Amino acid sequence: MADFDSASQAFLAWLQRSGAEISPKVKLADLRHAQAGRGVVATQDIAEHEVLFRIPRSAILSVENSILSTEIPASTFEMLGPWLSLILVMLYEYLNGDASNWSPYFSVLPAEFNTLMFWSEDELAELQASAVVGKIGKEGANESFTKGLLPVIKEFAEVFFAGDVRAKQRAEEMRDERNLELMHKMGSLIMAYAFDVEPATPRKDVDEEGFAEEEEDEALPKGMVPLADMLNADADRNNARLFYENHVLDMKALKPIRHSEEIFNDYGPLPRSDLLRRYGYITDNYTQYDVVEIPMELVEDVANRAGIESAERIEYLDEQEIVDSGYDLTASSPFTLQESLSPELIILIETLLQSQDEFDRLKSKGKLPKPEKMTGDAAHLLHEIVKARIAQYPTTLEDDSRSLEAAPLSGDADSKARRYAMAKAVRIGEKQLLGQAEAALAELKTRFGRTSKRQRAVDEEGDVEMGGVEKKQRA
Ligand SMILES: C[S@@+](CC[C@H](N)C(=O)[O-])C[C@H]1O[C@@H](n2cnc3c(N)ncnc32)[C@H](O)[C@@H]1O
Repeated sequence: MADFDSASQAFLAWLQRSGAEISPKVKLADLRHAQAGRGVVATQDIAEHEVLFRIPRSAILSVENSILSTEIPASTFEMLGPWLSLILVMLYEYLNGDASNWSPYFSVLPAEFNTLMFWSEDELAELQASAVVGKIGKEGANESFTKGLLPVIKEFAEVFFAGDVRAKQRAEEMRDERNLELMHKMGSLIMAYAFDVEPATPRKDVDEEGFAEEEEDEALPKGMVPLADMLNADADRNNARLFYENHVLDMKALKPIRHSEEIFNDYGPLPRSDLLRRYGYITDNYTQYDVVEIPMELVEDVANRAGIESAERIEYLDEQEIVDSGYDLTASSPFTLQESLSPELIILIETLLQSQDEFDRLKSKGKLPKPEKMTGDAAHLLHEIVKARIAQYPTTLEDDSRSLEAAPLSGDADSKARRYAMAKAVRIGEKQLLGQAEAALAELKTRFGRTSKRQRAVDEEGDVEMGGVEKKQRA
């Protein structure tokens, strides 16, 4: 407790020495009792738009601010890209220990993570058939470290380990397991803590008519913004945001905040699976953004088993940019197929089911079936696909609910039991969504049972139409 508090105090003192201004209406709080590490809490009522704290740009841990960027050519950082460049700089500053300007900052950053990158095989197995397991990217990251970072560290060993007679040897040792682990930790810190830092003066491009346009798509440099990254998040409980000014970054209240309320940032509308992957925690408030992926491979398998020849159709759909590695089934409340099914998945299924004549006509015009209405055959095939997806999970929703009830999400923040419970909650969410889709499709099939098979889904009230299916905004 004493270490934790003294690290917080030393960090705040360093930040103030670095020119930060912190409102007396907020404090850095110990939220370990709620498994939330540190967080920022209001100590008085705060009005909308009030500045909670102001961080000078010079205090950001970034490539631009680290002396490493004056010693290593800019072209090297350009070659590495924003992600690996920041990992390199963070490694350099971290390994510099007390000599680094950011040493008190590193003391409040975690050294252990609950993000999926650090889960063991048995813990990951608890996620069962969740598509998130395939998105962790540990091998890819290892490859970028060994092929991207290590050669740079070796080339600039004398800079990276300046003043150390063993510089060359230390650069070689960066290949060791524990140093690769350190690179993963820096990467995980960036994933859960870093901000995309808007430049002081946005780069403007002038178009033909002389109007300046902001380059919105350009990747912004990443930076670790002290204190701003001590804000936790809980979906729509977001009440503060970082504003990028010329010399400072201002964290401002987005709404009135009452005494003792926590100040929350916005990590985006992430499904719990992705929240676990990127941030290593989940809360019930994120259930509204849950997603289950229907893999393309499964669609093809089920279609092939139903005797549908898919190769030519898929080739055409690929040209039309409809083919993806998977399609999201998103949460909706109340659940409707209209809101939850991906329009691209409906287009895919409808195209697979067309007669050769229909398909040839469509292809000659460069068109696609409309996703707003679903045919009975499509409802049937989709139902089979959803049932096959459910079968990919080795336990049922009922099994999982019972076992989560027996060992609920609580207790020690770093325990295996907690990871098991979080994984169970994620797979339960996915199974619930699949169950809702399965029931809705079964119902739709029954309605179609009363009409001819290829008839469009329009009943008297028109309520089987897939009208206005818009893909939900995802992070
Ligand atoms: C940007 S940091 C926030 C500061 C962090 N609590 C700390 O002590 O360093 C993000 C991390 O905070 C934790 N976190 C954020 N929001 C949380 C919440 N609502 N409940 C539990 N943990 C949370 C997660 O570990 C996440 O990876």
